[in-house]
Amino acid sequence: MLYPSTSPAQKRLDLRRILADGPRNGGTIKQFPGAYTPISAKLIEEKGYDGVYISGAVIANELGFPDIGLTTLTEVAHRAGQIARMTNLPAIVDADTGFGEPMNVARTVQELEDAGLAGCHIEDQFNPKRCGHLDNKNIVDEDTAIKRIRAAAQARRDENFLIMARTDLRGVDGLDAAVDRMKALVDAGADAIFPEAMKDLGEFEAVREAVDVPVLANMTEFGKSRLYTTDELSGSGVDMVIYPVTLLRSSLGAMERVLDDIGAHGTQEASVDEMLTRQRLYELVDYEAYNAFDTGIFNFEVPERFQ
Ligand SMILES: C[C@](O)(C(=O)O)[C@H](CC(=O)O)C(=O)O
Ligand SMILES: [Mg+2]
Repeated sequence: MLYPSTSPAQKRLDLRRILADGPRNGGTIKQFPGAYTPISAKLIEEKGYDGVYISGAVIANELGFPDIGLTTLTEVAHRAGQIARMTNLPAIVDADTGFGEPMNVARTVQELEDAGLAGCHIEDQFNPKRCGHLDNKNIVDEDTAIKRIRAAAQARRDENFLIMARTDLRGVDGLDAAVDRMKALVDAGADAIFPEAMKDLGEFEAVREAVDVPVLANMTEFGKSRLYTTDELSGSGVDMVIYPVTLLRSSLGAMERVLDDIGAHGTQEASVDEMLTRQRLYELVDYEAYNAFDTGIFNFEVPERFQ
């Protein structure tokens, strides 16, 4: 009932523990689907995933904006906090470019700690940024990228808060330059690496060989690479995989279909089988527990035909 009991400090420890047990150390790859909303974080947990990813693109798109750095730290920390506190799983949030200069990056990390996140990633694009799988990105120089990561690492008050460095350099200056940057970012204090827009598994393998920290793979649909399976990724030494926009795209796809259905047939009847039932929705929000606490809140039975 209400919020799950696992504390943010415990979630950060859990994140450290599961990442230490990645393919790099002979363990299994960890899966972090992108939570679209707080309730979707509950679904992700119920389905047995390892953690929750909170996408900057989804936060922006949900507000009706493109993913070009229009969202503010306050908006992102607030939304990420709402999602993170609804699950016992560790949640990692996309902090884009860190919302400003290195001093702002430091504040970003502290706000995200206070919002209950287990970690965040900070990228080396200029603001206005764009999706990492698009062309014509602008990347900051190495010195600036290093300063962002150093500021982030120094600002955290919980040493287990995970600072992940993302580099977008692959699509601009090629793999070798990107790998060099990743090494520099690890030296600057990054706990994990997000190599953006890798073209194939061989590129992940090159990253794996170059750095000795957990490596993330971004399996976003309609991106620069094929959608690799967990077996393929773990065989290439990838420790964690995110599906950042998958639930948003799936939900919006379903919304579009039902709206077309109502428009065409004057009723949603033909789409009902695709929907989460009333019963299932109530399970997800734990209606029964609230009922047991106070029978005045909820005291009717769901008819069998709706279950
Ligand atoms: C991972 C990402 O940064 C995000 O915000 O989810 C995006 C995902 C996308 O646009 O598909 C990205 O830049 O890859
Ligand atoms: Mg993003």
